[in-house]
Amino acid sequence: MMIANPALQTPPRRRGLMLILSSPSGAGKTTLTRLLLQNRDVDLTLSVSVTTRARRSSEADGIHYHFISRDRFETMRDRGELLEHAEVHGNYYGTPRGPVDEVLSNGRDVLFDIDYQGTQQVRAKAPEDVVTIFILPPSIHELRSRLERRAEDAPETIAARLRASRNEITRWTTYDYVLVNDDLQRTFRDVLAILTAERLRRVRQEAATAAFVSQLLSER
Ligand SMILES: Nc1ncnc2c1ncn2[C@@H]1O[C@H](COP(=O)(O)OP(=O)(O)OP(=O)(O)O)[C@@H](O)[C@H]1O
Ligand SMILES: Nc1nc2c(ncn2[C@@H]2O[C@H](COP(=O)(O)O)[C@@H](O)[C@H]2O)c(=O)[nH]1
Repeated sequence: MMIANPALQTPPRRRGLMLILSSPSGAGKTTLTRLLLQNRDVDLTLSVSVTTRARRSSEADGIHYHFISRDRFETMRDRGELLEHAEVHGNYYGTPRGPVDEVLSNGRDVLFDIDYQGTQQVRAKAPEDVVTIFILPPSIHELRSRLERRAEDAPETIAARLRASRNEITRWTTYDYVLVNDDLQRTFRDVLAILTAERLRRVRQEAATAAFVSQLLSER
């Protein structure tokens, strides 16, 4: 007769991971993020950054970003409330530490849309728990078209972001995965495949698998 071990009835959850998407402006991070969050099976929590940049007409405070002043940003940074922070395209951006810690400590995964500077900082703090994906545009011509079609930024902002894209693109070698976002649905499927495989890595399943194996070996 098998005697149920109550400890095995609620197997430990695996470690939460941090999935980071980076790209030059306009390559498609926000669009991919939206697809990931809309999919109920994906179970990711978005890290909502703080930024000093002006809100776009399509954005809502607290959903896409927390829009804050430079003074408030500097206070958060100086108090150590940011997991990472960087100046990007002339504005400050940062990841509030508290919400990320809370999600991870519940064994759930966090999605980040941050630049290469922030990615380096997060990786240095938790190398085992970070999965990084760099999204490339199919061409610079298409990148320009996407920024223009999005029509959310002034022409001089688009021009500055395109200039910055050349430096950003050279960072691709520091990422775990690199995807060319030509066909959106295919890129989305590739991101899902990466997430699924990374969730299944032994190091992330160690506690649950150890409990399962001990149950297996206790069978007669
Ligand atoms: N594969 C794709 N094919 C065609 N258009 C796309 C594709 N992916 C995204 N887009 C479009 O390109 C524009 C820019 O995409 P998005 O806003 O997601 O870029 P982003 O990388 O988040 O940019 P930013 O860093 O400036 O926020 C949007 O209008 C989006 O609809
Ligand atoms: N290091 C960080 N980079 C961030 C963060 N939030 C966003 N970003 C990056 O900034 C640029 C511009 O974003 P946009 O919304 O103004 O177009 C883009 O590369 C984002 O990935 C953050 O918290 N930290």
